[in-house]
Amino acid sequence: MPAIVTQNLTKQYGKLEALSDLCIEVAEGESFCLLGPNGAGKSTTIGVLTGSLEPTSGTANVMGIDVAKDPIGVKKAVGIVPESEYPPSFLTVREYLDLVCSIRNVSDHASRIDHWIEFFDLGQKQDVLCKDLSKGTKKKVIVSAALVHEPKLLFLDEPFLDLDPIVQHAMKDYLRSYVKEGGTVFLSTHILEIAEKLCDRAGILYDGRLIACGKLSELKKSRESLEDVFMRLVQEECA
Ligand SMILES: Nc1ncnc2c1ncn2[C@@H]1O[C@H](COP(=O)(O)OP(=O)(O)OP(=O)(O)O)[C@@H](O)[C@H]1O
Repeated sequence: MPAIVTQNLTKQYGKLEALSDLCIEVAEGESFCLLGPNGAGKSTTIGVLTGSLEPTSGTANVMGIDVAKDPIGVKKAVGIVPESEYPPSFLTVREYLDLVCSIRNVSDHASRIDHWIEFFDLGQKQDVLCKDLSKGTKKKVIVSAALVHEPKLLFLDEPFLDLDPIVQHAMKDYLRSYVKEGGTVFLSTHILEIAEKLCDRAGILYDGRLIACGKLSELKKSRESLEDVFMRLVQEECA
């Protein structure tokens, strides 16, 4: 069973069609990136696939769950890093991660939390209120919260934004081994160099429509980089 299947998935905000008839499949153990210019519909896609936005029409099945019928069930089954979200201002880092562990039925809170605190070098910050963290540290906490219950599928919307190069490097290594061990990644990013290093396949959205989808090796002509592919396909659409 694929990890993600959508059929004619469409999302309108009033009269604006932000996502039109999206049909994609992402296999288990695959690393898929969704690319597109600003406003193309990437966050909307992730919002619909994670049960945060109700589709206007079409269907989306994630880990065997119909997202429109069971939006809460999807959130339990996956890890989500939304594009812009902060941890709660009134909890410390450790309290927040502990709360997430309780909600997600993690059996050994302390060791799971310790693992991510060490991974992101949050030791000095674990008892600090989230409101008093730097932007990048808040992002580390949000990513930790998405990973702490060891989900089999990750939805990552610009997860590298605000992270320093050392942390970005560690995250890339982690995601590579996560996929090697059978995890599935659905990534939206404007950092094409990271997408190129991490992903097997890419979909390119333009104005809510999927204008290309395939293995990176198939999308590239001769010696093109992913950036060249992106520029060529988007410019063809603009013409
Ligand atoms: N809540 C909303 N209400 C109305 N329009 C919205 C809403 N959210 C997004 N949109 C519109 O839907 C379109 C797609 O937005 P979306 O945020 O999905 O794009 P994106 O590809 O993630 O963009 P970016 O790369 O800038 O983050 C845009 O035209 C945006 O203005």
